[in-house]
Amino acid sequence: MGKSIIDKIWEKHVVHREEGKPDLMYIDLHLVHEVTSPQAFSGLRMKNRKVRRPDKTFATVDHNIPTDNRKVINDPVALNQMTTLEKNCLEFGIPLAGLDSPEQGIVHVIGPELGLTQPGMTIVCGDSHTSTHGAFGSIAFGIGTSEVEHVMATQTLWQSKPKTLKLEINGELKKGVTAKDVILYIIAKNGIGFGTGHIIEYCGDAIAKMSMEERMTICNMSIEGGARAGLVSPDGTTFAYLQGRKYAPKGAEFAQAVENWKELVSDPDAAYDKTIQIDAADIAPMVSWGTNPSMTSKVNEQLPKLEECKNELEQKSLSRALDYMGLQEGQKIEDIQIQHVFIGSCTNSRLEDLKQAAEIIRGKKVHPQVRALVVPGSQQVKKQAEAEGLDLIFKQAGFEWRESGCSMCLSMNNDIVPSGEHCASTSNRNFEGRQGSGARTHLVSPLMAAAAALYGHFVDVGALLSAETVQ
Ligand SMILES: CC(C)[C@H](C(=O)O)[C@@H](O)C(=O)O
Ligand code: SF4
Repeated sequence: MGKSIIDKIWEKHVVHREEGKPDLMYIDLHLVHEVTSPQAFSGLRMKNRKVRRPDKTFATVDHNIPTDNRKVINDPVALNQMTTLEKNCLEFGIPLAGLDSPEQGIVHVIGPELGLTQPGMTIVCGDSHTSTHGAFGSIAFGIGTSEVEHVMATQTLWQSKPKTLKLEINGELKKGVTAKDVILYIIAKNGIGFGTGHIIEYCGDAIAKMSMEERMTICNMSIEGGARAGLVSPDGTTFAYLQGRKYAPKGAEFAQAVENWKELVSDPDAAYDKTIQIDAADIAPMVSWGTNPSMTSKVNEQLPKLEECKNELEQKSLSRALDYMGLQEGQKIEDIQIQHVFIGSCTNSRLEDLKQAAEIIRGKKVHPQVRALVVPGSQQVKKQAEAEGLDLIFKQAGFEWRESGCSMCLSMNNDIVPSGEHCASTSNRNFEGRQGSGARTHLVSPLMAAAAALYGHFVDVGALLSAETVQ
């Protein structure tokens, strides 16, 4: 029986294995941010321990920094966490992309961008969306604060090997359908628990055709389907993306690395614990209307009705979600009115995402009832976007153009959606209160968010783009 890429990477990283215990795994890259690291550093200090491999550790600030005026930080908690991270990195010798660094950004945007994230690695971070890095053919997952301390002290982690899930997507995506719609569709169809206990390998010709940015969007939300991690086998697209990046191997070393990375593919007869097949042609532009990412429908559909629920539990959860969201059963998705638009987060804040949104926005104006924000994922994304004039397109349309950070993805900073208001958001979580107490989040692609900003409600972006091509 052959091996999957997941088995291959896992086996290579087992340092110690004992019957009935989790494996002790070697960790190649440890990413750190301000929210989940303070206790870990305190733990080290108390036990008088060092960080074992500061050269395999990299830190940045992203969650609670302001994205409007970075010079003034009013929130004492944010200020404290940032200065604490700075002090800790200095004391323990860890490289830090701090607030004034041109490399600062959301941890899951800068890892790939700097070439820190590479195929075949084990990557961890005290953050659930570490799964993003799996797009490069690495096993990447979020860990808790006590595990952060363990990795800092030993560069290893105790982990039971998850099961494997092959998720194959073949066929052509329709116009207006993006990677975000693909992952929202997968979660809507299979539920928020379909990946529980598994690492997903995304494959098939629809994935092979995708850019690294698109693959990152898909892997990012693996966790929203319950999975431990998600990955894509590295290929020519991966190698081309990595070439020339700051921390990627250079020259002959790069060529040698590519030779090694090419071996990171699943054997044709590899066994998986579970398999799911998706036809790309079935996917449409998606909009979440509820309070978990599986409560999502195609833009041209209507919200479900209570009488259609399979059982009482489902009915209760639908009723509660509709109530929180202030929506009616059976209502048309296109009729949902939007007051806020957020283009950003580790799911969709890379240059390609901003370009897509800008194409829709160009020469148009944000609807008067809408407040719209673009928050680039990193300082590098911001700089590249500005070099291409994207900032002007957004600003002229009436968008706010911000500094990089997690921003409105979660209510840990100044960017909050007021209670009862609706936000079309390119982020990954729509739980109650995620964007602010009482805030109503709709998860969408950058294309859909851009269209919602212009119209004040959701529209079929596929039809919109087709109409624009015809003109
Ligand atoms: C703050 C952090 C621990 C959290 C996570 O782990 O995902 C955050 O990034 C999120 O998206 O909710
Ligand atoms: S952008 Fe959102 S999902 Fe991503 S790390 Fe930040 S808070 Fe978490």
